[in-house]
Amino acid sequence: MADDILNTLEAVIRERRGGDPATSYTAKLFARGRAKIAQKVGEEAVETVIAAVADDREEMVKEATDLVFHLLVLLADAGLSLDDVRAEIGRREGVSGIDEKAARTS
Ligand SMILES: N=c1c2ncn([C@@H]3O[C@H](COP(=O)(O)OP(=O)(O)OP(=O)(O)O)[C@@H](O)[C@H]3O)c2ncn1[C@@H]1O[C@H](COP(=O)(O)O)[C@@H](O)[C@H]1O
Repeated sequence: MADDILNTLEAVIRERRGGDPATSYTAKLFARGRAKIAQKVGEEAVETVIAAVADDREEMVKEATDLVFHLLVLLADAGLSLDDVRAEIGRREGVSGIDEKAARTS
């Protein structure tokens, strides 16, 4: 279910590209460019962290949602998609983060 919602949101975000910034927040973000979108991702990440440290679970959900939305816009701006992230998650499946770090050469 949640995955369906993410797919739908990703499709809406793609549709907004080149849209009217006066009527669409997503179109406005695309119009402002990669650096601004990336800045918003950073801001929403910090707001999520602040909510986590304050142990405000309700606020955490809201900020995490803002973060996911802006991250999807950033991925779309770069021509990337949730499928790219899914593929990377799949590549990492079953590989312990501890083992992966130990196997790094540098
Ligand atoms: N999921 C979201 C979503 N999450 C967060 N936001 C917006 O993200 C913004 C984040 O809040 P901020 O206070 O940081 O934003 P701001 O102050 O306006 O931004 P700046 O001035 O800093 O640039 C708010 O305007 C939220 O409404 C979202 N805007 C849109 N969506 C989805 O995208 C769809 C398309 O939206 P539009 O492109 O606006 O039609 C919507 O139907 C929703 O499904």
